[in-house]
Order: sequence, then structure tokens, then C-alpha cells
Amino acid sequence: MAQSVWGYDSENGPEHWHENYPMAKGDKQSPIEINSKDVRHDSSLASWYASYDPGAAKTILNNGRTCRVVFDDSFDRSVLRGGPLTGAYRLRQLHLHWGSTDDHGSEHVIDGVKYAAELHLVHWNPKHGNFAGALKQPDGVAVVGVFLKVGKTPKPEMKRILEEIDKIKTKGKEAPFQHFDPSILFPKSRDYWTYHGSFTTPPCEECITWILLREPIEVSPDQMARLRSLSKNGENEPMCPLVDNWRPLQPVKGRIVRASFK
Ligand SMILES: O[B-]1(O)OCc2ccccc21
Ligand SMILES: [Zn+2]
Repeated sequence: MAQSVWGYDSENGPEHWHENYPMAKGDKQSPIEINSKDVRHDSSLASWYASYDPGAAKTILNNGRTCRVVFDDSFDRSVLRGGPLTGAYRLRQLHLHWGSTDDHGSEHVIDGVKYAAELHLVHWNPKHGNFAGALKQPDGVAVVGVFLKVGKTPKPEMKRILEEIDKIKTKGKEAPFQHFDPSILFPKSRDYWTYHGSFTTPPCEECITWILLREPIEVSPDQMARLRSLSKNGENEPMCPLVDNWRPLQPVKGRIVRASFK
């Protein structure tokens, strides 16, 4: 039976997504390459602020395509403000994209540099009622992207997520994940690039204000290996490593990328 569900394999991967999700061929798609020479420093760009309630964290799950932590977004409990945004956006979930080896895995590429992984913290604009409504609006969603690079010093703050991974090894597994403030995953610097783009996964809606942090966080080889030990299949199916769940670069099509820094 043909795999109708989208994924990252040859028969259901990024080159096929447009067959079921026409937005995938839009002119504001993500990810893109950030070329410093084309970036415009915008001194009017404000700092961004995350005020997250650790009690909002609920569960962690393996959906066969990524590892996702879900938060209570039923009110303005954990919010992102400032930067290029107007108003408070509610934190809904975070997830990651990573490679099969340390030399690739991020979705956005910076001056030709690919990182081992990219963390997405997904927030939505409550003025649009709910997440589904926000997807249809150009100012509906804000995603903070954090790059992960492999070094010697493991990011202790990543430990919490990676320890839970043993409970969600296979697709469909979900485990409680409480008392977690994801702002501990942010790097020291608040410098960022921002541009308007899309989901990097179907439905590829062009509703995202991207806030990409300039400074990567460092994780250890063992931490990356744990991420790669997730299976994209269910517990009664053969183990198939969940890796390379990143979308290739999309055309910039004249969009301006602004930097908060010089
Ligand atoms: O496309 B993504 O992986 O990046 C932004 C986003 C938001 C919600 C689900 C999936 C994604
Ligand atoms: Zn993502």
C-alpha cells in the first residue's frame, strides 16, 4: 500500500510534499540559506523575551518524524514577546530536526554552514483564536530556531529531553514531561536573524515569523547518538533510525533577512 503519509523517504519525501500540500511550492517557503552579505542589520529590531511557565510542560512524544515536547497553550501561560513580533505568542510545542552524522542535520544553513541539529520552539498568535486559525495568517506563528553543534561539552540542559528519549523509542510512544522551562536551552547571546517563511513540514503554510538565534548551543556526540537512537517505526516493526528529518533549502525569492546585530 503506497505510503500516503508524508515523510523524509524517497517515496514520500520533500520532493513529493507538493502533491498533497500545494503550499510547498509557494514563494515564502522555509528553510532558506542565510548569507551574511545579503542580511540587512535593522537597528529598530527590539530584543525578544520568552517568559515560560515550567508547569506548562505536559508530554514528550515520538511521532515517527521528530521528538516533540508539548505545552499547555490554553491561555497566555508561556509566551514569547518582542523582537519582530507584535503582542504575545503562546508556546505550543518544541521539536528537533537532525542528521545521520554530525556534519549536517539543521534546516537553515548559515553562510554554507550546516549544524548537526536545529531546535524549533513553536508559538502562535492568540489573536487568531486557535492554532489552526493562526496557520492561515501571515502573523500567525513565530518559531525560535536554535542551532545545535557537536562539541566536547554536553549541554546539561538537553539532558532532560535526552533522558526521556528512552521512554519514547518508537513511533507513537508518549511520556509525561513536566516541570521544564525550555528557555534553559537558549544560548547566551540574544542576537538573531528574522524573516518571513513557512513550516518546514507539511502543510508548509506561510504563516511563520522565523527568529533564528545566531549563537549555536553545544551538545556532545553521545547526546546526538541518543537522538539518532529513536526509531521512525512502531514498537512491533523493525527499528529504523529516525534521522535526516530536515527539509532541503527553499528559494529565497527576493525576501529580506534582517539581523538584530551588526
Ligand atoms: O515546520 B516545522 O518543523 O517548523 C515549524 C513548525 C511548527 C509546527 C509543527 C512543525 C513545524
Ligand atoms: Zn521544525
